[in-house]
Order: sequence, then C-alpha cells, then structure tokens
Amino acid sequence: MTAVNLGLPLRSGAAGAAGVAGPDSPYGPPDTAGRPETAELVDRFGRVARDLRVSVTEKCSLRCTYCMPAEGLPAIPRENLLSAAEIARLVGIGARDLGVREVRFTGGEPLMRADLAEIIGRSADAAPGVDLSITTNGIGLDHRIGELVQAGLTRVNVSLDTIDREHFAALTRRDRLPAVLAGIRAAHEAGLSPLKINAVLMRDTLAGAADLLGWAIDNDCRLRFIEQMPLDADHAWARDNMVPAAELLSVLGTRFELTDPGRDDPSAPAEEWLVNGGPATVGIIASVTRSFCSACDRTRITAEGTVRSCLFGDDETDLRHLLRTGADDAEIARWWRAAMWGKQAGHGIDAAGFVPPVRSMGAIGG
Ligand SMILES: Nc1nc2c(ncn2[C@@H]2O[C@H](COP(=O)(O)OP(=O)(O)OP(=O)(O)O)[C@@H](O)[C@H]2O)c(=O)[nH]1
Ligand SMILES: C[S@@+](CC[C@H](N)C(=O)[O-])C[C@H]1O[C@@H](n2cnc3c(N)ncnc32)[C@H](O)[C@@H]1O
Ligand code: SF4
Ligand code: SF4
Repeated sequence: MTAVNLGLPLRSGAAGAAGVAGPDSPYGPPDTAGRPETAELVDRFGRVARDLRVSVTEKCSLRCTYCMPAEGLPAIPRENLLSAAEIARLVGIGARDLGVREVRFTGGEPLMRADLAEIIGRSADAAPGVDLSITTNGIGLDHRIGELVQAGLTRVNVSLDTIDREHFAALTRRDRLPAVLAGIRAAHEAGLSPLKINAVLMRDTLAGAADLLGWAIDNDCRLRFIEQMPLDADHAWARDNMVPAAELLSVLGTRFELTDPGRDDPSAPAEEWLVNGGPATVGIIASVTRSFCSACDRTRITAEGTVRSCLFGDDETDLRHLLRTGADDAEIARWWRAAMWGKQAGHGIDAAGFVPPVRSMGAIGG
C-alpha cells in the first residue's frame, strides 16, 4: 500500500507508522475485493479476529533493551492520542458490531496514562460483559489497582524477566524491581487471577530462567516465556542469537519435570507445560520458531487511533480521522473490517529479505 497521510506523521512521526490509509486518502479505502458480506473481522486467510489489543500510550517507565531505545520513543503529540471516550467508542464498536470478545490495554506502559481507570470504565460501559485486561510492567500498580478494578479491570499480565535486581536494572535500564514486585503483590491482593508473568527469552535471561520459574511457582504466578522478536527499537535482534523454545525446555528440564498437556486453543500464543506434574505450569510463547500466525485472532488499535492488522504489518488504517469528523459507528466498522481483510499471512521472519517493521514493540503495543 502506498503511504497516505491523513494528518498522521508518516515514517518520521511519534511512533513512525509506515503507511496510513484513511477516508480522505486519494487512494481510497483498503482493497476489499473478494471479502464476504459478514460483520466479523475476517481476512483473506480465513481467520477471524476477536481479540482486540489497544495501545494507549508510547510512554514508559522502563527502557527494556529488547523494546525501547535508551531515550524512549519520540512523544506522540497530545492531540494525536486517542482520548478515553474515543477508545471506549472503538471498544464498543468492536464488541457490538465486529465480534470482539476480549480487550487488552497495553502500550508503552498503560499505567503511564493518568486516565487509565476512565478508559477502562468507559470501555466497560461500552462493551458490557467483555473481558478488559492490561499488560503492564507493574510499576505503580499498587497505587492504582483499586480504581482500576472498580472501573472494570478483570485481569493483569505483568512483564518480569528476572528476579535479580542488578540484572533487572541492566535489562530495563532502570533499578525498579521492588516497584514491579509491589505491583504483583497488589494484583494478588486485589484477587485478580490468574496472574500471568511474561518474560522475554534471551541469551541473557536463559541462565536465570529456572530461578524465575521457581519464584513464579512460589508466588502463585503463571510464568510464560516469550521468544524474542525483531521488534526492538535498536534493531539488535539477530536470528542466530535468539534462544528458541526448545533450548529453554532443555534448560528448565534439568531442574523441573515438564509434561506437555497438549495445546487446547490454537490461537492462544502460549503453549503450556505442566511443571512437576502440575498444577503449576510454564508457558512458552514461541512466536518465532513455532509461530501461531495461521490461527491468529488479533486486531490492534494504536495509541494514535490506527488499525494495525498484524504486529509485523506496517500498513495501518486511520480511524481517528473518522472519529473526529462525525462518522457514525457503521462507517467506522466498515473501515475496520476493510483494514483487517488486508491482514498479512504472518510475520515472515524466516522469509528471505525479511525487514522488521518500522514501529518497534513499544510503539505498536505488544
Ligand atoms: N507474534 C505475536 N506475538 C504476540 C501476539 N500477541 C501477543 N504476542 C506476544 O505475546 C506476549 C504476551 O502477550 P500478552 O499481552 O500477555 O497477551 P496474551 O498472551 O494474549 O494474554 P492472555 O490472554 O492473558 O494469555 C506479547 O508481549 C507478545 O510478545 C501476536 O499477535 N503476535
Ligand atoms: C510492549 S510491552 C507493553 C506493555 C507493558 N509495558 C509491559 O511491558 O508489559 C508488551 C509485551 O511485549 C513484550 N516484548 C517487548 N519487546 C519484545 C520483543 N522484542 N520480543 C518479544 N516480546 C517483547 C514485553 O515483554 C511485554 O510482555
Ligand atoms: S516491554 Fe513494556 S516495560 Fe519494557 S520498555 Fe517496552 S513498553 Fe516499556
Ligand atoms: S505476527 Fe501477525 S499474524 Fe502472526 S500472530 Fe502476530 S499478529 Fe498474528
């Protein structure tokens, strides 16, 4: 798709989207030739997106080396960020008109939005009965958990790569491990369950992986390791250097007995293993070596209000313009469906000539 600017900065902007299609584009809407007449978010490969991930900010309290540049992402101008009311309107359209069944708020760091409780509360009103969760680094969660749960938050995933304080500070460029642990404790005390922990698997974290799993089991957390993807802002990822799931399994196998209970949901990114016969588990999100793209059920909205059909797909479709120029819900739903019809088959990391997307993980929303 040719890059089309609708008031969003292209390539040079806050988060650097590559190509943005939208309603006043001279190129018109995304191509929908062959799309069946269905309300749902279907694509050319027969997949249906029902899991919505909404990025609410590019800001973050950490600078994880596998995600952000040391200086953070360029700030998105305030007027380009979706408001709480705009986010809730899209969540409502997704749930009511497009078949969305669960919504996850992410970022950047969602807790950096002072109005996160308002975002969740308005979304709960707009989409009653839909699961509303966050993926967070946990910093400050202890101070916010009450208002978030009251607003309608149903679940929390916290990212934590190591329980060694010095190692944490090196990986995240911030000495904030105690704050993350306080956030995890607060989520437990608030009764949010299951509490999942995401750890990015790297050469650097492999040695501490078994310790992290032992800690997670002792602290009633469901740990999942994520294969590192080429979505770091510094472009340091290298296929030859990444740790594949199989290597992790053999390392964990020296301390724990792992059994594979079989994958029950093919579109869930994590494959679960029973630890020492269960009930404890460890999950592995093998995005690179055992990709789940063929069963992908995700649709994404960026903090600036564009639909991003795939983590690795730079073509985006601008809904913010529609939201701000009086479009009705049916028109917004039509554009969203069109955007998803064009979703690519998969990440393509193993294809010859693979080029990472322009936006990094923190700018897309994990
Ligand atoms: N390749 C790929 N990876 C994804 C996708 N969604 C999530 N991931 C990876 O999985 C990690 C964990 O995602 P979470 O935000 O915890 O979401 P989840 O695993 O769907 O969460 P649960 O529903 O709680 O299991 C992300 O940080 C990504 O690294 C996706 O659509 N594609
Ligand atoms: C981008 S963060 C946003 C939410 C929040 N700041 C957090 O860290 O949970 C979402 C998830 O993406 C993961 N992530 C970031 N960069 C990644 C990469 N290059 N490969 C795999 N996962 C990555 C993080 O570990 C985190 O679990
Ligand atoms: S992974 Fe999350 S916490 Fe770490 S830099 Fe990226 S957005 Fe921030
Ligand atoms: S890389 Fe794209 S197609 Fe594959 S699972 Fe992620 S979002 Fe879905």
